[in-house]
Amino acid sequence: MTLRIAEIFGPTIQGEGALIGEPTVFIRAGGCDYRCVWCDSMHAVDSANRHDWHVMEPVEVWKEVAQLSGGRPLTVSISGGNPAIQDFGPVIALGKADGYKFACETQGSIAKPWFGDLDTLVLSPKPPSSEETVDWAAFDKCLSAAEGGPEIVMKIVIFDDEDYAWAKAASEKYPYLPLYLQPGNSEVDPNEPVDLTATIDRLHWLIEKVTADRWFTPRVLPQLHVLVWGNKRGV
Ligand SMILES: C[S@@+](CC[C@H](N)C(=O)[O-])C[C@H]1O[C@@H](n2cnc3c(N)ncnc32)[C@H](O)[C@@H]1O
Ligand SMILES: Nc1nc2[nH]cc(C(=O)O)c2c(=O)[nH]1
Ligand code: SF4
Ligand SMILES: [Mg+2]
Repeated sequence: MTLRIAEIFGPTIQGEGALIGEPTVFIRAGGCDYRCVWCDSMHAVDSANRHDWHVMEPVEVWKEVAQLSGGRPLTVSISGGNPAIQDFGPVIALGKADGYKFACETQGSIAKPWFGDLDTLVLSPKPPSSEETVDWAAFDKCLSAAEGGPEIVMKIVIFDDEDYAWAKAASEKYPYLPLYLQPGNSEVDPNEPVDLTATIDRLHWLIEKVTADRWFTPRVLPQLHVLVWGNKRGV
């Protein structure tokens, strides 16, 4: 079975969430069942870009990862788009045989059996500002598919007060999932420089909210890659 791949890049560092700072090669799948208004990866979402995606066999994907990493095992993060549209089981099997670890970033709208083969599953349900609506039954199916396998964490992007209240409710629904909050980036044009002061201000705002509330459950993190490289692609 071939895979639709928007890009494979790295090694870089994981810029977000539980594995922040970890040396990582990214596999970005093409295609998504969501259209978050603020998506920072539309080149991998909008099917208008599908002519730039690569149709690859799992072995070809694996060859590229192995080449980028010099054959030295590290963590591979499968993101997108929504990688759960496709079957990454064969790629994970090839990589695990070589001693690599796997993480996956998905919104939790589609469950796949290969979630059970991951080391880390990052579920990132979308708050109201995305203009998408979470199907919690589908999200629960993702949790079941991963049961007994990877560490499962939840990462929620926060743009405003409504998102913040929504994240709190989501955390109460899944108190056993480690929670990571990241401020939303409203400047996602890869050709425009990022306003670092504004980026830090949004982080500052979120930290103030959480601490003023005495809400000690989540970890609040910036997008480290945005601080270092702005919205540049392939880092
Ligand atoms: C591009 S998505 C791809 C994986 C999957 N579709 C998902 O949304 O989880 C990877 C991560 O980037 C986050 N993200 C996307 N656009 C963002 C933005 N403008 N600001 C902050 N985080 C963003 C998503 O919420 C998700 O956690
Ligand atoms: N360095 C880096 N870290 C990331 N964490 C999540 C990313 C993504 O777009 O899924 C991402 C990305 O594109 N680059
Ligand atoms: S679910 Fe992820 S990839 Fe899809 S549109 Fe939303 S942020 Fe972008
Ligand atoms: Mg990103």
